Amino acid sequence: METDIEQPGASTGGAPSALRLKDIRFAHGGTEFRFDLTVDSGEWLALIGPSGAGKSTLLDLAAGFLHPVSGRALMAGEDVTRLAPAERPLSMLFQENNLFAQLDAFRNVALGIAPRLRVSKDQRRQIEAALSAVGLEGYSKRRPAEMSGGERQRVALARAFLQRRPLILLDEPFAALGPALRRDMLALLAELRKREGEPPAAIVMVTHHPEDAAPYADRVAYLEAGEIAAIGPTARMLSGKMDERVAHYLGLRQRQA
Ligand SMILES: Nc1ncnc2c1ncn2[C@@H]1O[C@H](COP(=O)(O)OP(=O)(O)OP(=O)(O)O)[C@@H](O)[C@H]1O
Repeated sequence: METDIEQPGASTGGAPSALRLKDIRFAHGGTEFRFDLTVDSGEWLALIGPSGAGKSTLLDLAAGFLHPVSGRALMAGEDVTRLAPAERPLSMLFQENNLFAQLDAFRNVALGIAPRLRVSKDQRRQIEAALSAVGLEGYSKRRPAEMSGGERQRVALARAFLQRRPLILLDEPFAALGPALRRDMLALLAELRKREGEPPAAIVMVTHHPEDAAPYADRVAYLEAGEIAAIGPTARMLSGKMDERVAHYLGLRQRQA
């Protein structure tokens, strides 16, 4: 169960949490959503659950694409409930359409730090280094249509990490990729989120592949019917021993008739 916190945005460890959704309520499509969640600074949280449970809705509420009926969102101790997505200290990656089709890889990455695409010499070096860090050296001039799905997601990752935000929201970013490539991309994500002299960027990642969460996530949250039905350490959650509904979702146990 989430602890209620007096200090806005403070996590149980004392440092401000990367994300705090405080009794957020929302409704669409005939479903009511109610989220209360704390993600610690540097934590990796995986969101799992059946289709329509509200995983993307939770991310969209955190990112500011959707606005709650009530409740508050806090990031790094600041109340961001009324801030637009671009004003929040986070980066977000979707399954696709992260890039502008008419811009080449260099410019798509540049948008992360230079929204008007006027880049200084130093920024040019940073962008080239970011492309190289995701294995795309020499891809600067390629447009999204000239790249594979995996390469496009690498460009999106390069842009996200160049922004150096303390929180990254990922909505099934590698779901369209094959298993080996998904593993490579997750390893890359784990590498890129490290920040010198600081905790790594916190990650909230929606996935339909619980096995993706196993090596990396600190905790797993299971969503059902618009709520976080269960949350806990990854190994315990994925063993199915913590919650019967999770065991059924993972196919570890049959539902009783
Ligand atoms: N823009 C919208 N307008 C109305 N209803 C919506 C809208 N977006 C989502 N919904 C509904 O809200 C519910 C939760 O959707 P959401 O996309 O958050 O689920 P999800 O857990 O991410 O599902 P999936 O795993 O299939 O992506 C669903 O019943 C969906 O039909």
